Amino acid sequence: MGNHRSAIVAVIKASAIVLDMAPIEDRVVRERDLYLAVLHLLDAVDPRSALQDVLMRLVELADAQRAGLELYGDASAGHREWSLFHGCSDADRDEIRALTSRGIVASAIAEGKTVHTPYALLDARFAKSPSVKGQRLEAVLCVPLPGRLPGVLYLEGKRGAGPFPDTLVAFVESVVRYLGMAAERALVRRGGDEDDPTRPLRERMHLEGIIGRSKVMARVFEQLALAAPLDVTVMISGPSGTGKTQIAQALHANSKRRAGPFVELNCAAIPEGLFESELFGALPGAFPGARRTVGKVEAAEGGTLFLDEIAEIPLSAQGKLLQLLQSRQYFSLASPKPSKANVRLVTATNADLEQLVREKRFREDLFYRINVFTLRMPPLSERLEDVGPLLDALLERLADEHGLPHMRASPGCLAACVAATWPGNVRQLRHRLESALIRASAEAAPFLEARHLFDQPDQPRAEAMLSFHEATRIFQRDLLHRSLVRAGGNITETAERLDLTRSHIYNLMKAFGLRPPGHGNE
Ligand SMILES: Nc1ncnc2c1ncn2[C@@H]1O[C@H](COP(=O)(O)OP(=O)(O)OP(=O)(O)O)[C@@H](O)[C@H]1O
Repeated sequence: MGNHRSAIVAVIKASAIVLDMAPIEDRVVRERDLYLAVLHLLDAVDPRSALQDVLMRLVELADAQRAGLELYGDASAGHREWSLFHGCSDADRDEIRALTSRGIVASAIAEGKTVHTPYALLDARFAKSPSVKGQRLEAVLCVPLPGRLPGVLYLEGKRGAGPFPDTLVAFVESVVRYLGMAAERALVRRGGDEDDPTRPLRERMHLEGIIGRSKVMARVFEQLALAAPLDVTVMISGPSGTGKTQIAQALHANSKRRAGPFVELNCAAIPEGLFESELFGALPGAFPGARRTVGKVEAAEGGTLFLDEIAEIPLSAQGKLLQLLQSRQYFSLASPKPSKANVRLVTATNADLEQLVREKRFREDLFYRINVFTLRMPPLSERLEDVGPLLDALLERLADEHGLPHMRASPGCLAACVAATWPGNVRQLRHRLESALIRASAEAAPFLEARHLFDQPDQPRAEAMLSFHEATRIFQRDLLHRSLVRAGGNITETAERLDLTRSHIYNLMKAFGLRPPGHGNE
């Protein structure tokens, strides 16, 4: 970690120097975000897209034309193992590859030397490159990657812009150390994502559309896998907006009843007087003007009946629901004879039903009847690792829904979202992203930034203008929290992952107010 730390210090120092190069406010934010993007590489769930993000930011910061990153199996033979580019056509890529994997440039890279030319056109080392002549290339910077596999970062200046400043070259050289490490990880992960604990469950169940790859979500899916094939009544508990409805749908989609209907009734949305006819249906004349209405129980025949917000069911209807569960029969309004029902009941609540039972607002016998198998949906604060994947996937869905451009969240935006509190959980995050995406698209912003989400007058938290130290602190807290969660709260494992001592981990946990997962971190 000593090496990491000194390299991070070097990045900060170099970034402070680079600050002298462009209009100040803009550059401070870009510098900070690039720094966070580089730190994010250390723990990125998806190193490839994290690297892509860093490349884009480097190009922007250096006001360059394009960038590339390559790892070689055998540099002298030009065997490419892995590559990533920004701002390049296919032909550009071939050119860059030819330039960096052969000749004098390749040998300099192999010796660990940076190659920087202010005018490639006049430089003998680049004489054989057709793109140098064709495109009249000027500044080219090739920085070798340290690490197990040889590789190079390539940065090409804009025509007429002149050489890259020395301060920028120094900055890029310090950033490259992390690019090398992250590129190797991306290479290792190319075949799949072994870090996703939900993957085996996703492979054997229908869980499409449910985003999340945390251990906590994997546990939810394990419970779901147990309950879904049985015909038992399931109660899904958990705070609002955590995805209880989605889990109810998944229970149905993975049950023997999947070919039957999935019928949902939100108990909070039905006026008390209409509840019974809504649930059980009515015959003509049941009440003045009544026609024959099909109740939800009948509509769900052969399938699943999902009663959302079950705590809101009126006491008068609770007895009838109990009767349905006990006898599998029910009476439609004004019907003299019972009807048979073949439905599986799934309920959801964000209320404390036991408390309601104590207060005699919910029938105890019904409580036990619906509480055969309970599935708890955790709040977002217990699965902060899911915030990144949620941002990526929700932004993509929202862009498709509204016909807006596809946009990724900046690392600063991710850090702010992880640090924010989301009492409305995924629903609130989705809504906030929706309006932020519309705003960012109107500005033609290249990334969704924290200010798009948090700088609105009605938003309680204004995170956009986080200071460098605040943003770094948020990142460190998040990194530590995620590592603790991944290690299941095991301090030794967390210390090993982060290359810190156990006592350092304890001190950081104390400083950040973190407790091991499962002990109520907030
Ligand atoms: N893991 C997830 N992946 C993708 N979308 C999610 C996820 N969790 C929740 N959502 C989205 O968030 C919104 C709220 O989810 P849902 O209605 O399932 O929550 P809920 O727990 O049933 O809320 P409530 O208690 O208020 O009824 C929906 O738009 C849903 O698609």
